[in-house]
This record gives sequence, C-alpha cells and structure tokens, in this order.
Amino acid sequence: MGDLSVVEDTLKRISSHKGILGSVIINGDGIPIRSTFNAAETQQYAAHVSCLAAKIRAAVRSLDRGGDAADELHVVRVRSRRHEILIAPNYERGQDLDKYDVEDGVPEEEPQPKAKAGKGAPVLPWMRLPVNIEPGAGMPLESVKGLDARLLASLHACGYTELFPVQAAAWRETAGGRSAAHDLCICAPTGSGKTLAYALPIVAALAGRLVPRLRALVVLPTRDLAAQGTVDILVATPGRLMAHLRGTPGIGLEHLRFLVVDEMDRLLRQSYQNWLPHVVEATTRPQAASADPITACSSGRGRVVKVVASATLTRDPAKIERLALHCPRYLALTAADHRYALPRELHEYKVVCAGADKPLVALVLLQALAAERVIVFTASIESTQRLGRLLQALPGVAPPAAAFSSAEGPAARAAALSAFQSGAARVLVASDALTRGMDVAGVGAVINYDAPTFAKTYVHRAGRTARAGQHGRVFTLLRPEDVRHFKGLLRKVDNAYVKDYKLPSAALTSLRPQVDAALASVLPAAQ
Ligand SMILES: Nc1ncnc2c1ncn2[C@@H]1O[C@H](COP(=O)(O)OP(=O)(O)OP(=O)(O)O)[C@@H](O)[C@H]1O
Repeated sequence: MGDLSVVEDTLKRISSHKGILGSVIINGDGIPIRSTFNAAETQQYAAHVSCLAAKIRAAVRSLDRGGDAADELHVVRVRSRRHEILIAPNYERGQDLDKYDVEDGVPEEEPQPKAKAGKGAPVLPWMRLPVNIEPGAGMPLESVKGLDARLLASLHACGYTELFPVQAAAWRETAGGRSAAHDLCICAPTGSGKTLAYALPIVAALAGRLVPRLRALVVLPTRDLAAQGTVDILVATPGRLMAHLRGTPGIGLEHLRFLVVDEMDRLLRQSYQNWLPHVVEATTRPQAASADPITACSSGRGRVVKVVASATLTRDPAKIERLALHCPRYLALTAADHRYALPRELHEYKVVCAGADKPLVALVLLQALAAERVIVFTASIESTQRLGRLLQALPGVAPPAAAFSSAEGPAARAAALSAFQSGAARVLVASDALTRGMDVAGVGAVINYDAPTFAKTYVHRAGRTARAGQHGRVFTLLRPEDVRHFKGLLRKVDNAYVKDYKLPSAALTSLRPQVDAALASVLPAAQ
C-alpha cells in the first residue's frame, strides 16, 4: 500500500461501528502489519483477508476482461454484516512522490484468474518467436560493428572487454542505434546486463547531437530522478517524471527518440497520474520532421523507438498492448517452458526451522558467511527494522549491519546503501523496496529471512547476487508450514535447484542465550 494513513483513517471510522470485533491490516504479500487481535486470530484473519482480496481482484479482472481496472484499482470496499474489507493497493498521494516511488509490500505478482495462467494462456504472436540469445554468445568489444571510438574507450575505462550476450543481441537488432524498424522487448535474467543493452544503442545514436534536448526517456520503478535542467537522457520514476513534465522548463517529450520502460512488469502496475497513457500518447503524436541534427537514423525518422526490459517480463497481451509497440522483436534469454530464469551462476539453499528460531538461524548463517557481503530480505518494513536492531544489538557477534526500507527517508536509505557499498556494513537488511534492479557490486549471498510469497519476488531478490557472471548464493529460511508453498513457487522458475543447507548445531546451541537476551532487549523497543 502506498499510504497507510488512508487505511488507518478508514479503520478508525469502521471501528466505531457497532459489533466490530477488531481489525487487521495486511500488506500486499498477505503479511499482517497491524492487528488488534491475538497472534493466532491475526494469522487466521490475515489468511481470510488475503484470500478474499485475491478473489476480489480476480473478479474485477474477469468483469473487465482485457482492461486494466484491476491494476488501476484504488480502493475497493466489500461489506457484510460483520466484516468490512478495504483494498487499497495503489493509493497515491500527489505530494508524496518519494514514498510512492519506493513501496514496500506491493505484491510482485497478482493472483491471476485460473483461465489466464498455464500453457493455454494467450500469448502475442511475436512472443512465440523470440530472437533466442545463447548464454555464451558475448562479443569482444573490438568486433562490435559500428561502435564509436569514444564509446569503445569509455567501455574499456569501465573495465569491460566484451558485450554480454543480451547486449550484443540488442546492438544487432537496433543496428547500433541507427535502425528504428523495431521496438524491443528484452527478457533476460537479473544481472545479465540489460541496462547497457538498451543504453549503448541510445548513447550511440545520440553521440552526434548538436543541441541538447530530451531525446531519451528511461522510466524505472524506484530510482530517484538524478537530472536537472536541460538533458538528453532522462532517467525517472513515474512520479518524478510527471512532476517534471508539469513543472520543469525544458523537459518535454516533443523531441523524444527513445523510450525505455525498465522493469516493465512492475511499472505497468504503477498508475501514477496515468503516466503510461500520457507518455505513450506523446510518443505516437506526429512529430515535427524538421532537420533534427542529432538523428543519424537511416530509417523511421521521427518514430520513437521503445525498449522494454525485465527479468520477469509479463506475457499478458492486454498489458503489453498498453505500450503500443511497433513491430516488436522479443529478445529472450530464458527457457521456453518456464516463466522466469535465474542466473546460471546462482546456487540455492533452504534452511527449514521453527519461526521462533529464525533470528538465531539468520545469525549463525551470517557467521558462516563470514567474509561475504550479504543482503537479508524480510517481508515488511517492521521486520526489517526489528532484524536490523537485533543485529546491531549484538556487536562482535553479528556482523556490522545497516537497514534499508521505505520507512526511512531518501537520505537515510542512501546512507544505508553507501555504508553497505563501502563495506562499513557487511550486511544490509532490506525490505522488498530493494528487490528490483539494485546493482551493488560484490554481493556474495542473499538471505530470504522471510520466504517470498511470489516467484517474481524470489527471482528479483536472488538476483541481487550472482550478477554479471559472478557466483552467488541464495538461502531461504522456511518454517515447516512454508515448505509446500515454496516448492510450488519454484515450479515457475527455471533451473531452480534448492539444496538443504546444514548449519553447525554447536553454533546454534552456543549462540542461543545471547540471541534470546538481545531479542528481549530489542523487541519491546521495536514494538
Ligand atoms: N559488458 C559488460 N562487461 C562487464 N560487466 C558488465 C557488462 N555489462 C554490464 N556489466 C555489469 O553487470 C552488472 C549487471 O548489469 P545490469 O544492472 O544492467 O543488469 P540487469 O540485467 O539490468 O539486472 P536486473 O534485472 O537485476 O536489473 C552491472 O554491475 C554492470 O556494471
């Protein structure tokens, strides 16, 4: 949910009704985050509520087949005599852009009506014929046809010696940024280099520009806009983008040549001020075919080339059609029979333990990963804060840790990230605000402290390690009751082979008293 205060206001009002026993608020992952019931009742009601919420969304979808009402849904209220359920999945508040752009608890994957899932699901014809990318098909920089000497030098300066397979394929398909014949739809695992795959042709195409104008727009779900004034390439979140289009002089879409929608499946669910129809409409508007000094395009003059990318690209025709792609080419580095692929260099493990033992198990695991930089994912802001405090309450026993969640402001989030990047914190405890796209070098392992609910979440969390061909490990802590669901989730993921990980029992026994004492000191403060 974008703004909890709206839900809380409504709850207050509902609570004053006669016969109301209590209330529970769950986040998008079905995790209770506020409750007036005891623990057992909370679990029971949370399960009911998430089940009903899924049914309501599915019902809205089936009533509005092909439309986007379920995604645009702001608030749905369902009443019976004793219960009232309020679903506010994407509540937005215009002024609160940072909060909107970094959300926790937004489900990665909405439950789909049964008819849509599985093999019989409709797929756009061009998605059935992908340009398959071979995993080993990188290209030495010296053999990249048409690569400008300045770009070659810049890539060398970054330490790059070759284009990764997805980058070589995108370069070929766009003729190094010179062809506007096709739009591109890129689906490749996390860390495979999708950013440079779209950035290189764009930069190559714009390299000869004479006048600075906004020529390329990259829309991302969660990164803050880092440009001011007149720019050639704008990288923006939907909230910031709309604010700049309305208020910043010199930022308009009339000279646009490239539109990139990164993390496309995630962005299609962000409806901030109808950003997508607004931008798509601007890109299809006839453009002045004036002699534009930057365009070295040999064909398709004036057409905005669109590139969409994700490791978990949606195949839902209704969603993809909203992008109005032109003769799209589907570049796929994924297995045909599974929806999502993991990096080949990723090794997966699970640790089954009682829920109450998770803090102890996490600590022993962190000790076992002594030299590694580790990201620990939890299911909620509260859980992130609690675990962060617990680790900080065990100096010398737990590695130095920082916490990252959207409860913190942008400055605190940046400080946590920079402590992790610099090595001052070896562990970053994070909520799902960090799941997508974040590229931190040298992360050796990811721990799912709370098991992910959706396959997409698993793929993006795990993808913070094993990037750019490096090896990495993902560990998932599972309560016995989570195991079945987790196995089901893995069926949607290619090459997922999860081994059991055995922790040293001596360490578990010896650390238990310290962890119990730290928990006792931290939890009351956290609550
Ligand atoms: N040609 C290359 N040679 C060496 N390193 C590269 C190359 N291209 C990209 N990288 C590095 O690989 C890492 C992953 O790239 P990138 O962030 O683009 O992945 P991605 O596919 O967008 O992942 P995600 O889906 O998680 O966002 C980055 O650290 C980047 O600097």
